[in-house]
Amino acid sequence: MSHGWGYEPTNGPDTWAADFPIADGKRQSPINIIPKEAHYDPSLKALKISYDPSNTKGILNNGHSFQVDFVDDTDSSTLTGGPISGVYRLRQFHFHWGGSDNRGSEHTLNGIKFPCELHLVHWNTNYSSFGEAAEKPDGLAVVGVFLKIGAANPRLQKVLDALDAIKNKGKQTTFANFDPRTLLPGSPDYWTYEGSLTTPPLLESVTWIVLKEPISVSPAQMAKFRSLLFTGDGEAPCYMVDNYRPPQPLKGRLVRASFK
Ligand SMILES: NCCOCCOCCNC(=O)c1ccc(S(N)(=O)=O)cc1
Ligand SMILES: [Zn+2]
Repeated sequence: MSHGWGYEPTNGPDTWAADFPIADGKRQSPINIIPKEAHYDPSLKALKISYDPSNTKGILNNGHSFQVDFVDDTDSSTLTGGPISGVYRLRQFHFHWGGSDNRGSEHTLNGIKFPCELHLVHWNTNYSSFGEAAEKPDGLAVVGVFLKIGAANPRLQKVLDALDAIKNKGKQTTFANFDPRTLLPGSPDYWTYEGSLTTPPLLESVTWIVLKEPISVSPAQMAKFRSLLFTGDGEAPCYMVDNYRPPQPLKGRLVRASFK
């Protein structure tokens, strides 16, 4: 029986190309962002983010990360502006993190890894569903936010308090009335480039929007992330840590900056 993809030596990022050859494609994510090599683009618009907390559907341990899912059958939680055209609906947000504070993010800045990275996943309403959009070159837009060690983040705590109920793969629980906007930093500055999903099926359908300013997370809060399990109930437990793909070749892509 072929074991599914994961982040262990036997099924981790270096093995994914066997089942997902696009892993060696021309617009893979994440990447290392070198601010000095980014191109300031004055035509880039400000991001317009409008989320309705009542769209919050639940929180799930999917065996690779945990995600907070949103009702996406109307335009009530959307991303517009920035580098994208049209209206993209919020589908879910999730995180990637390390086994210790010196690693965990997927994008890196001048080769620096952050302990954690938040991804807010949106799909283009020019298409009929997330699944259809995920197959299109302009189908998805993911906002990436770095988390750096500092003071405890009270807005993040509400999400972390739900993790005890979803310790194992496949567990989900109710989670309501959460506004992901509260997780965003004050600065509107971002880098943007054309990339992919950072996990299988690694589809090359993502316009990445990586915010320049990190948000804070405390060491105790990082320990909460690391208390989750990759494994299901009744399996030999394996802590959910280091669920990040390392940076991929830029292959000539331009990284644009919304700021000087
Ligand atoms: N035919 C249906 C196609 O849809 C498949 C899309 O993948 C489904 C599950 N994966 C995701 O939704 C998914 C979403 C975001 C990211 S990431 N880490 O790039 O933000 C990675 C993966
Ligand atoms: Zn992600």
